[in-house]
Amino acid sequence: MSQQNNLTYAFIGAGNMSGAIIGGMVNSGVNPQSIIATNRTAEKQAKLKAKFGIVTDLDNLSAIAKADVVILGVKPQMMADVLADLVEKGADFSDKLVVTVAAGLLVKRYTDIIGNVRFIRCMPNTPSLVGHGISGLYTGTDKEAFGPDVLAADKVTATALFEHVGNVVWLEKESDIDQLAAVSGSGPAYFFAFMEAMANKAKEFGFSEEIANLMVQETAMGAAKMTYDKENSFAQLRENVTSPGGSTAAALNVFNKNQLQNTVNEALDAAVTRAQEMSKF
Ligand SMILES: NC(=O)C1=CN([C@@H]2O[C@H](COP(=O)(O)OP(=O)(O)OC[C@H]3O[C@@H](n4cnc5c(N)ncnc54)[C@H](OP(=O)(O)O)[C@@H]3O)[C@@H](O)[C@H]2O)C=CC1
Ligand SMILES: O=C(O)[C@@H]1CCC=N1
Repeated sequence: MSQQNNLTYAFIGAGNMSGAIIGGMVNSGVNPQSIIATNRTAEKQAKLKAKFGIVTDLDNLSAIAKADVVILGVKPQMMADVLADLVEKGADFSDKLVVTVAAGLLVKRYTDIIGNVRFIRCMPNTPSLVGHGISGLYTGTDKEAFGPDVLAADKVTATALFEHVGNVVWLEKESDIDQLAAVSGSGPAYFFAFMEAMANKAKEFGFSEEIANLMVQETAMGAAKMTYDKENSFAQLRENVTSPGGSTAAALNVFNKNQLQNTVNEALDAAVTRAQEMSKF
């Protein structure tokens, strides 16, 4: 049994993102008894306990005390208060690896409050729940203070943790996290918005909600699966559907006329800008 299998994980804040990671971990075989989740209110925790058989605790301090890896999953604007409260109550992070999944906040923001601890910033996404997560990881551990061996061991731990729920991308610069967040962190929401819009139009055509949703779901799933065939680029796959002068071309012309690429560029730039603003919370 590898050392990773003996670790205890404490999730502070059991909302959408922590829930997706926890679900993905349990689905991929991590022992649910090694996962502790805390939350401000009891209901979400109770649901996670019922669904995945994990351990729950309403007290952040006692959950942290039991953990080897602490995952901070509260909203960025709440983070400083939550951490300050923990420090005031005597939380000891000195023998823990601390991982945050919050958008925006820089490593220094955390270490100014909890001290110079072993620290990793992660930008996950909710497809972690179904094993298709992308997690961007950046080590914020002070290399001078902790040394290369500790750093390397923590990288192994974090890689193993997030590979339970999908793919891991290690990032060189802290600012890369904001860009990865704009693509894969927020990305599921873009696809859901597009699916919502397609389903709405299908219903307007007169299809029942059930059929409209099914058409959109299967089309999205099938198209996504086809992209794994390395022989065809995204562009080639698009062209394979698009007969010259046909109906798909007519639809794509509308997207192009409305500047799809520019719209995507602007949207992702806006996400990066917002993450940079959030670093000040
Ligand atoms: N959602 C996503 O797709 C992604 C989110 N993230 C990051 O994940 C973090 C969480 O986001 P998300 O899961 O969407 O937000 P949620 O609001 O769903 O989850 C945050 C949770 O933290 C709980 N909480 C608040 N204060 C405390 C406290 N003092 N102690 C314990 N728990 C507390 C909240 O409880 P209650 O509801 O009872 O107040 C809530 O359940 C954010 O920092 C975000 O930037 C990163 C990538 C993707
Ligand atoms: O919207 C947010 O701020 C977070 C970051 C990526 C996804 N959700």
